[in-house]
Amino acid sequence: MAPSLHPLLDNGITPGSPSFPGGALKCLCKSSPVEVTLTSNVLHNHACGCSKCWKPAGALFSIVGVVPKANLSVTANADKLAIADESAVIQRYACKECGTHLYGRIEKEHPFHGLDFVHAELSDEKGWQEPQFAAFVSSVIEQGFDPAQIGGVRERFRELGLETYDALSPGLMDAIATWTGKKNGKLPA
Ligand SMILES: N[C@@H](CCC(=O)N[C@@H](CSCO)C(=O)NCC(=O)O)C(=O)O
Ligand SMILES: [Zn+2]
Ligand SMILES: [Zn+2]
Repeated sequence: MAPSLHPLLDNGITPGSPSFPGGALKCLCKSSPVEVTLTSNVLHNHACGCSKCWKPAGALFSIVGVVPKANLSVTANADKLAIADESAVIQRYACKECGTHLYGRIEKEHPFHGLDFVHAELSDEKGWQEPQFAAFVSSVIEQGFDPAQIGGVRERFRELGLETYDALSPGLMDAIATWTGKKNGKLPA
């Protein structure tokens, strides 16, 4: 049987709404959940196979997107948040009780500084941007996924209409490279 990629992918992708205004994300605690409110839709929403992005139980991939950090505020139970891995580039604020990641923020100089990483599935509302591509697909092998089965995973993504990459999408990799080229003086600022 094919493994669960993610509950939002397994039964086909539901398109989001371009006019969706954002909403509240909540952790999985039954009582006193941490709540984060977003005042915009997510951008660059994608499946991520990396070892650090939060995945729901049983899923092989995370679904993660970004919002400008000015569009995100913690609106309830902020005292339950702690950084999951202080050494990671993306400082992921996780609920200390249920382990769910509410948002990830980059504090250092980085092409994605100013963007927060979030999981729109933590919202009950409909209209969040649908996943656009699958990133870091080969990274699931590092976490124990059978390399002989990875072709089937890529095929499943393609059936869903998502391209698979082993880093980010070409558009995002180009944006990173442009930022780096400007920083090192090889491109005009
Ligand atoms: N194979 C490694 C690396 C994965 C990786 O570089 N992940 C990216 C994307 S996460 C969201 O798309 C990244 O920027 N990581 C920095 C961080 O997570 O702090 C692995 O699987 O861990
Ligand atoms: Zn929680
Ligand atoms: Zn990731």
